[in-house]
Amino acid sequence: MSTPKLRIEHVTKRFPVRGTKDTFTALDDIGIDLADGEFLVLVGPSGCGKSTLLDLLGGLSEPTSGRILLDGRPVCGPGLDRGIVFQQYALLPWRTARANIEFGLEAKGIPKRERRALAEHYLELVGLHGFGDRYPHELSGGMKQRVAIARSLAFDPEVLLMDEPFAALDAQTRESLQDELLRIWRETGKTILFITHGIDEAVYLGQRVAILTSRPGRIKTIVDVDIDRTVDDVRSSEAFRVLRHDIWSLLHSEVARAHDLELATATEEVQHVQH
Ligand SMILES: Nc1ncnc2c1ncn2[C@@H]1O[C@H](COP(=O)(O)OP(=O)(O)OP(=O)(O)O)[C@@H](O)[C@H]1O
Repeated sequence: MSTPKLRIEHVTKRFPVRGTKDTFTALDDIGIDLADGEFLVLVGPSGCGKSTLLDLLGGLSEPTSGRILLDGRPVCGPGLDRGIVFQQYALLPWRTARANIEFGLEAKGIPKRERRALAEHYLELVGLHGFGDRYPHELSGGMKQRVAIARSLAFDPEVLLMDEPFAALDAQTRESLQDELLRIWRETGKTILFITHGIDEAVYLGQRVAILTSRPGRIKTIVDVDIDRTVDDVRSSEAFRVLRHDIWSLLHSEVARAHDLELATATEEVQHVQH
């Protein structure tokens, strides 16, 4: 088999528990390979370690054990080879849409004329042709998120890491951006790791959906999403419905378990304070 684009290899992350010598295991032995050009979605209950994993992938923190490899090379620190799109747009408010996209290209030392051409290309790709001169406050939420996606793609990263990028948008805008993202993915052939709470979103976007357990975050299972995406209304198809239900059932048991764990921890803390 060829080298995976992104390999998460036996990754464990523990945090010290303040005031004690104990540690808290946020992620336990996570292993996932993403093939070049794959679209993988990660879903899990609140607190299962999705953001912790994203920090590790972004190189903002290091695994306690295990490693992350990009094209076979260990990730050690942040880098422009990984583009990150967050839930909040993270655009610079004093720069126009075009200048926001050009921002990272300046850091890369790309000359002005080329920067401009690249910014125009990516504005067009995300459907914002003609909006380059607008400032973030002059754009809708969906448009801002398109700019954020364009900015990440303009670096030409090896992988795109997306952390609930559409969670703050209304349902209609979210669905149209999901379609846009699939189109962009097909056009660019990028490898995408997408994190979401939404089961519909996971099934609609992912070629595979990885489900995380709660406390500690482990891979519960990875589901292949083998549905015909050429039909008119994919979300209404029988195959989509079955997959959504399967993933819902898997996730539902984890959400219930996470809730029980939270209750047990809270009770323990109260008892600890009382003694
Ligand atoms: N710096 C830290 N120190 C101690 N514990 C941490 C730290 N960062 C995260 N945790 C714990 O690790 C677990 C996973 O947190 P994380 O934020 O990654 O979850 P998440 O899946 O992104 O949650 P959500 O879906 O609610 O955003 C949580 O129990 C959290 O309290």
